[in-house]
Amino acid sequence: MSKPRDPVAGPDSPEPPFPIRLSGPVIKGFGRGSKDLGIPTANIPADDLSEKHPELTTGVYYGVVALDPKTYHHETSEGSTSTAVVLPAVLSIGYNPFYKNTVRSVEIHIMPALTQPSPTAAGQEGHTKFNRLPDFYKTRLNLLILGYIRPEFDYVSLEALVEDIRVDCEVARESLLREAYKCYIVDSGKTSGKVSEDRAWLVSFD
Ligand SMILES: Cc1cc2nc3c(=O)[nH]c(=O)nc-3n(C[C@H](O)[C@H](O)[C@H](O)COP(=O)(O)O)c2cc1C
Ligand SMILES: Nc1ncnc2c1ncn2[C@@H]1O[C@H](COP(=O)(O)OP(=O)(O)O)[C@@H](O)[C@H]1O
Ligand SMILES: [Mg+2]
Repeated sequence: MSKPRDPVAGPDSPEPPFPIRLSGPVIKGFGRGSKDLGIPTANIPADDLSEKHPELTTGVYYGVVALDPKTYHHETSEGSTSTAVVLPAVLSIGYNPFYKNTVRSVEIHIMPALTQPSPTAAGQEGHTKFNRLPDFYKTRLNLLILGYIRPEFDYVSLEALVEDIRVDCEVARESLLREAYKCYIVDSGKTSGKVSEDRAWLVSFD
């Protein structure tokens, strides 16, 4: 039995090099996320990252995303909105050692709003149902990476990989619920200059 993982990752507020801004159109991956794992991941090109942050190690990270509302219509109780909605995310940057990819990919799993119950919480009945939205291929996605969780691993089984990603979702959620991270999702009106700037960038799609 492996030892339990820490419930949160990273310091109490983002420290350099975070937040890291990444942006790109959602592209096709290998089609394994949903089909093999039951975990959809929006893939975006990795070129931008290699250019601007060559030092960033491969691994699993958490952050916040926004989708271009011109092509992605987010339904709320008030109907669809024209402003981008900011949602929590967990992502993997690397070569997916379990699948032995030869090219580096950036794959983002978008989680439900922090105000909603977590579908990946421990002790749920049956097997975990990860968050699923209507497809949004080709939509522009803006991402702020806020913290690092762990390196990428190879696994003895698909089930072991899925279970670790489930825990990643919970670690990301708990980490983002901290005040200095939550302010990137929920605009409390009290946010400082740099946070407001990053948040404004996140929801801007020209
Ligand atoms: C939070 C998260 C953590 C991941 N960790 C690993 C990992 O440790 N090892 C690995 O081989 N793949 C990891 N993956 C990648 C999955 O294997 C990948 O999402 C899957 O291969 C789907 O790829 P596709 O988008 O090309 O279909 C992770 C994915 C996510 C979203
Ligand atoms: N919660 C979600 N997070 C990320 N992508 C999602 C989510 N729900 C649905 N999707 C859609 O599923 C696609 C990813 O599915 P996936 O099986 O990983 O395919 P691919 O290998 O083409 O990336 C995304 O591009 C997006 O359109
Ligand atoms: Mg994917």
